[in-house]
Amino acid sequence: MALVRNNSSNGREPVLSPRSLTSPRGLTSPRPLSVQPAPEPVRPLANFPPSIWADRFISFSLDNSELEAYANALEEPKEAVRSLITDTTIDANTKLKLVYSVHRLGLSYLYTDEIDAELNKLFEKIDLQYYEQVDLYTIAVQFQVFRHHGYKISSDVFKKFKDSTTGTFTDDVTKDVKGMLSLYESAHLRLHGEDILDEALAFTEAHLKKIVTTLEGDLARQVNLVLKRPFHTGMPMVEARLYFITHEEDFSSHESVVKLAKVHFNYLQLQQKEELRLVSQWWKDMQFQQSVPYIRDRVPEIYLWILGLYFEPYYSRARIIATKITLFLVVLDDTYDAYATIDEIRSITDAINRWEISAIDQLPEYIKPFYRILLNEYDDLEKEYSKDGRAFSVHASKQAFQEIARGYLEEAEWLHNGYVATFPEYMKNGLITSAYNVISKSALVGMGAIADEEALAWYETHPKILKASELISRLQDDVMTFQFERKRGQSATGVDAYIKEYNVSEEVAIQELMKMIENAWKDINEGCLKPTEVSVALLTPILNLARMIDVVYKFDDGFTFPGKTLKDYITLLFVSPPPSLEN
Ligand SMILES: CC(C)=CCC/C(C)=C/CC/C(C)=C/COP(=O)(O)OP(=O)(O)O
Ligand SMILES: [Mg+2]
Ligand SMILES: [Mg+2]
Ligand SMILES: [Mg+2]
Repeated sequence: MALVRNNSSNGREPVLSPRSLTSPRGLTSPRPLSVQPAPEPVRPLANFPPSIWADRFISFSLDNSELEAYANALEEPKEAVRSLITDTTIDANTKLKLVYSVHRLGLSYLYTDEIDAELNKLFEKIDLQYYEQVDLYTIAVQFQVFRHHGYKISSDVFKKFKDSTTGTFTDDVTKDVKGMLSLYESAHLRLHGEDILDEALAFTEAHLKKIVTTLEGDLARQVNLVLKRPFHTGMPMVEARLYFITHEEDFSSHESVVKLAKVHFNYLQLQQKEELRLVSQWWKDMQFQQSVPYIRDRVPEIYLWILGLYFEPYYSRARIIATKITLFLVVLDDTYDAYATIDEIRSITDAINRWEISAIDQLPEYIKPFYRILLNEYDDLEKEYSKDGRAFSVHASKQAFQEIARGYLEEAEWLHNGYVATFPEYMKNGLITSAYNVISKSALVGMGAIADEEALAWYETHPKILKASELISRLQDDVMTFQFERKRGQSATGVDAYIKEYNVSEEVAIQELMKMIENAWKDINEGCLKPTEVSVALLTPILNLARMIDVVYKFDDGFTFPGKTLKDYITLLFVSPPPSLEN
């Protein structure tokens, strides 16, 4: 770790240090020899690992006729699947399994109304007696279908699998691997007070772990995958690809579903590779690598993050906008945490609050290009969206960006003063620095008509589901990044604030924060139940933001060190060929 710091304080004091160690490359302007260069301050450098992708995605070249051919090829199977979903001759169980597979394959957005109409009918007719007669797998799949689509089916459907004398799940359950697997998936949809699902989660997880090495074939693959990450906390695009590969038996009898899924994957991959090319080219053209070489260079990773929010083809523009703004956040966060001095941080925050190009003069040289690009991008967005009366969404994103800069400054001031915040104080600021308010508002900009002023007003009420997603982001990040950050002298993390507030060990603090995360997931699950406060299209990105935190931070700091999960996901989605249409 190249932490260059002053013993007497927290590394923000301007003291002399060798220029070669600390100055941003290529940014010193030539000076006359007679003038002494200003002493270079101590900087809390992090030596982040470089990008693992370099320019790899820039060379992609989209063949529009190929994209069009896939779009045309989608039509026939799409209509065939619609007919299946609405077919009145299909029995309820088969229908629900079909809807389950369609959802897991990432196709339900094509049939929102039809699926809702079908589920409405089936949910009205739900007969708890029926669940007394059927097996665990069938019940768990039906439970998931209803909950995935916001129907509050009771978790009592699982009661019969518990032994009334011991109060635990029966031995029979442990013999039914498929049933256990589905119960494990179901348990992640739990709400507050659903003790049976809390128990089911612990029980199935322990048993699945015990037997996984004894399994073979698809079942072994399914259990291995679910133990790593259940569908509900995964990235929808990736989960769809994995489901297609490992759960063929669920949907292979419906030829149209297989065909639709294949064409859909091919179509989406082309579109997404083009989007990734576009943002990669933009990043290169803006020369961030030259002006701010100390930051984490993570364009494909951030694009993946945003793709995690929504993958529907019609959100293409929205993804590009949200990716650029999130990349700005990476620049800002790393500048504040791993480069700037406290005086520079104050001046950058002030300039971002002023938001006018004349403020550029007060900034250190290295951040001037960023500031100019930031203002230009937002200006362009404002012009673009003023035309159809949507500039309000650009303004909201900008305000949230200013707010996070102030939040980052607050952390830096704490650090500068050697102050560890109280836990409530930390969390108040931490929900802001979770970045999920800025990202979710920026995600609205390109979403079109559904993200109207009413939707934004709902966001402005800081609804429970958004708070929960922010909390998950803030605390899961803290749990996985605090050690690396501490080594660089940063102490503004939830872990440190919790330890100080409650005088507990690090281990206990982490356990408690993980409990808070678990509870926040229950808030999210409740917020997705009907009647929802806003449309599902507006809620889903918030749910998906929480999911992306699990993807990136479940096992380690997958963003700073993106060589594991994120590399695998990027490879799967943008490098490996999608399923072939031939067989
Ligand atoms: C906080 C969080 C998980 C945000 C997710 C949203 C996001 C992609 C924000 C951009 C900045 C970023 C990658 C922060 C995470 O790193 P970090 O650990 O350096 O963030 P920190 O300085 O806020 O702890
Ligand atoms: Mg940081
Ligand atoms: Mg930070
Ligand atoms: Mg962190």
